Formats: sequence, structure tokens, C-alpha cells
Amino acid sequence: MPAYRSRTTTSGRRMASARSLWRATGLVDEDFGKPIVAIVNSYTQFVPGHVHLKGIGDIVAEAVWAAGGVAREFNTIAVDDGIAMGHHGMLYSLPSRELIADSIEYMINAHCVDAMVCISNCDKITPGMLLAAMRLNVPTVFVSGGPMEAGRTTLGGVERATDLIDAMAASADPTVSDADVDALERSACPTCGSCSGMFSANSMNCLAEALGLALPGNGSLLATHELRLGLYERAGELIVELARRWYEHEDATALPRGIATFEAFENAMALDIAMGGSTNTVLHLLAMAGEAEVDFTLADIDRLSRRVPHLCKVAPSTGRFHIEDVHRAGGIVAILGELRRLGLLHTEIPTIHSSSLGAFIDAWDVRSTGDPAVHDFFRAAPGGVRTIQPLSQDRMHEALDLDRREGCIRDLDGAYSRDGGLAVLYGNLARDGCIVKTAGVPAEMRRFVGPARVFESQEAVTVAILEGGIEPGTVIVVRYEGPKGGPGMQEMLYPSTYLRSVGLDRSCALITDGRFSGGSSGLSVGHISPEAAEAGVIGLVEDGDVIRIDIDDRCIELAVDEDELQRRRAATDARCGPVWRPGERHRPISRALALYGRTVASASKGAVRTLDPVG
Ligand SMILES: CC[C@H](C)C(=O)C(=O)O
Ligand SMILES: [Mg+2]
Repeated sequence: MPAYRSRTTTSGRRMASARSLWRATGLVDEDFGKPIVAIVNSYTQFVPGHVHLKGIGDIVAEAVWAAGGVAREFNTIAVDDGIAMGHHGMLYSLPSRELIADSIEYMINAHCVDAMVCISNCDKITPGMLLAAMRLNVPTVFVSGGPMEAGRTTLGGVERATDLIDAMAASADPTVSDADVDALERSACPTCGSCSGMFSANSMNCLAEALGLALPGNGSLLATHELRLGLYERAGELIVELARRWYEHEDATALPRGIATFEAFENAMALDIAMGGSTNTVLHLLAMAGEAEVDFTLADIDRLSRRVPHLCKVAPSTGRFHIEDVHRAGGIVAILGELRRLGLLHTEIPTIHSSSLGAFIDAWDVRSTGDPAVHDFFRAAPGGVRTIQPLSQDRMHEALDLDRREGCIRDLDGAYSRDGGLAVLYGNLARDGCIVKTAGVPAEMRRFVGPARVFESQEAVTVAILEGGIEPGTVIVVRYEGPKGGPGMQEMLYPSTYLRSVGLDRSCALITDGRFSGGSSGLSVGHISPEAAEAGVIGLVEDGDVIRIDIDDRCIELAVDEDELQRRRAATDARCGPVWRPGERHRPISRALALYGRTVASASKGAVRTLDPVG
């Protein structure tokens, strides 16, 4: 029987000094011997997805105490990708994922904590906490701070839903008035919560549900809705149950690795492909699998992408739906229900809250259950009032969206395509693969051939796009922005959005060894591996080279013969030595970022930390 980890510091005469310190944090005699549960919070005033979490931690903690545990809270950092975007701040975004995971490891292991509730939300915080959960493998419940309401504004006399991508695109669009840009800025992000599209944050919080590590509604129930209180209270109660199941009954399905098995990763990826999630999810799921020691790879993702249909399209891939609309259609479990009807899920595996994924779907899929409480749960609606107060409104839709042909969630007959919203491409330009969110690719661009225009930084390509330096039909190549080459693998949200601003998003491709934000769309191909800094072929591309991208054939090819590539390789080796670097680029790299660049693996492995010698 596993002993409670916390006994190490709370029991025995020689732990008198440690106990004296626990007492000084407020513990009393009867608290010793109870499971010590970390409330891993991520409150910060820098991020709308986290600005409201200060009180949420207290709600979870109260539920832990009521269930017989001892709650101890600490905080991680939380980078706001949208604020860090488009300048050197974005160099810190992906590296912060590792920092968050490490900081949780430090706190959980230094204090011999028994279990944890992870209160996450935005882009790198949920994945950082998921990495920690897989690494530490102590009982864990995930509960995010909830999604933001979609903005609403009236442009040109027409009211429409908006989000920060609309504001970004309009800000660089010369045809949009200052007044309209101002209206978009003031409406795009109306409440606390993670930005309202199927961007990286919402994608990951939805995947946590599909993995079985978060409660029903975690990814889609709005941060402002009072029904979310039940998730926080249940999270605090459930974690004590899981701790007892593991430490007192040795039930391994109470552990993250007992839940996030290979089959669970396949389920999560099936959901991701069905909903056209952010391409960052691929990076994070691969990294999670590495930490969990599960052999789930890019090849598995490629295999799944060819057989899972595209059942749900959300902003930025469409202007019709935001995450609040996914909720109204039944949320993530409704998409899982459609996938089960197609035989595309492992339904026998457990979740933290249900004996099996199948039981979860039976009880919570609005097409499987007539339970009025469940139908009411998914009728939760936006409050429509600007606020950073969570749990502050109780508005309900009159009816659910059960239209599986034209609605937010589709069945196979209503599917957008028979193959999914994400695809892995291979070819001489990406020997180890690359990723594209096909959900956001216009149909006419699924096959694209064009001349390369090469840039060696996000800054340079952004200037070229805005200054009219890009011709229609171009394959824009941005390199030395990979995990090592950036370092930090920046998101190319500004370049991908500015192509929309200047009307080139349907006539140009953008490919990079960096990555894209969940707010990116168009023919945006990221994670090209090996990256330029690892002597990948992307480092040999020259202006005018012809590049072919074919999503249906899953390929990306540089039309340059092997002899010429060898010549270019020799010349680059002569210029750079073993570690290739860009030509003219002045980018101050701190020691912290340099250390990251020296210990990060390829994007095709999830850009995880590696202690292997740098190439
Ligand atoms: C909308 C963009 C968002 C802030 C982001 O960075 C992502 O989704 O990855
Ligand atoms: Mg992001």
C-alpha cells in the first residue's frame, strides 16, 4: 500500500521542526494525517484568463477541506501570449511551459505533497501543468478558469461576434476606419476567461476533458457563468477521493498515468482533429506523452488525421461560432458522442470522474441522455456584460443547438470534411514532419505551388507583409524561429493575420520551423522539422525556389535537386559550422533563453527538454 507522501514531513519525532513550520502555516493537530493537496493556481493580473483566479483557488481549497483534505495553495507564472506576441516577448512563451512544469515539480516534491488540483487556463499554463502531472504522477484534477465570452459589436450596421484576431486583422487593414478598429478593440475581449475562439487555451482545456483529467464542461462552460462554481467545488471534493483511492486502496486509475494512457491520447487527438484545434496541441500532446512515457508520436497523429472527420469548426476557422457555441451544442462530450457513434473512440478507459469514457458520454452527451439537469447545464449562455468577475451571471439559452447538419457540432453527414481539421505533412522540406490546421485552409489552397521568399525572423516577414513586399502566389518561408533557432519557437500570429489584413491570406502560403497561434488560419504550415538551426533543409531554401504543398497527399516538397542541396549544405556548414544560424539578425538572447535553446528537442518530439548533446 503506498504511504501518503506527506507522512515524510508530518510524522515522527524528528519531523518536529517541519511540523512546527506546517503549524505556522495554520495547520492544527487534527490536520496531520490528512492528505495534503496542493492548489496549483495561476492567478495573475497580466492575463484575462487568469485575472479572476484569486478567489477560485479559495473555492477549491474550501471543498478540499470539506472533503477531509488539507489544502495548500501556490501559484505558477502565466504568460499572456496575445500580449507577448509580435515582439521578443514571444520568445518566452513556449519556454514558460517548461518553467511552469518544473516549478510544480519543485513545490510538489520539495514538500512531499500527496495530490494536486491544477487551476490553469491559458496557452502554456494548461500544458505546463499537464506536463507536471504526467511527470509527477500524483493524483491530479484539472479545472481551468473557463473561456471568455465572445465579443459583440456592430460594424457597417451589422452586429457580429468578435475576438482579438478580428481586432488584430483590422488594425493592419487599410480599408478599416480608425473608428471600427477602436470598436473592435473595445469589444473583442469582453470578459475574464481564455480568448473565445478554438485558440490554444480553449483547445487544451477541451483536450483535458477528452483525456479524462478534467470535469465535464471544463473546456466550454464560460468563466462568467455561475454554473462553473460546481466544477470548482467538485474538483476540490474529487481530489480527496482520488487521493484515498490511491494511497489507501492502491487504485492506479486514480493517477494521471492511469488515466492518460495511449488510448486516452488517441481519444484526445481524435477530438482535436474533429474540432480543428490549435496546432500547438500537437506540440503539447507529444510533450505530455514523453513525460508520461507513453509511445504516442507524430506518426500516430498522422494516422488519426486521415480517418477522423472534421465535425466542429470554431473561430478563427469560421466567424459563425465561438467556444460558447460549442457549449450550447453540448460541449466537448457531444463531439465525443459523435466520435463514439463513428467508432472512433476508446470508450472503456476511465476518467477521473467516471468509470469509463463511455459512461461519461452516456451521462453527459445531450444526444444520449434526456437528463434535464444536463440539458440545462449546456444551456448556459453568455452574460453579454463586460466584467472580470467570475461566476457573475446566470443567463440561459432558450434551447440547445442540436442541429447536427448545419449547427456548431456536426455528425458525419454534416461534417466539413471526411478527414480532420489537422494534418501532418512530410517531404524533403520536413523529413521529421510538420503540422497544418486544415480547418483554416481555404479549399482552393489544399494544393499550392509557388516560389519561395525567405525570411530569417518574424520581425522581417512582418515588415515585408505590411510594406507590400509580398507577391500573390508566394510561399513565405520563415526560418531560424524553431525551438533552438529562435530560440523559443515563436508563434507567427502577426504574419499569418497580417496576410489577412492585406488580402493575401488566400493567395500566399506561410511555412516556418516556428509555430502558429491558435488564432492563425490560412495555409500556415508550422513545426517544420528538422529546423534550420538543426541543419534542416528549410535552412537551404533560397528565394525563388519552388515549393509544393499538398494537404491531401500529406506532402511538402522543395523542388531543388539533391546535388544543389548538397552544394548549399556545404556552403552553410562553411559559414556556420555544426550549429547553423541566420545570416544578418540582431536578437539579444538572454542566458535563460540560451539555456532553453541548448536543451530543447525538436518540435517533432514536442519541443521537450533534452539532455542529449546539442547538434
Ligand atoms: C488568439 C491567440 C492566442 C492568444 C494564442 O496565442 C493561441 O491561441 O495560441
Ligand atoms: Mg499562443
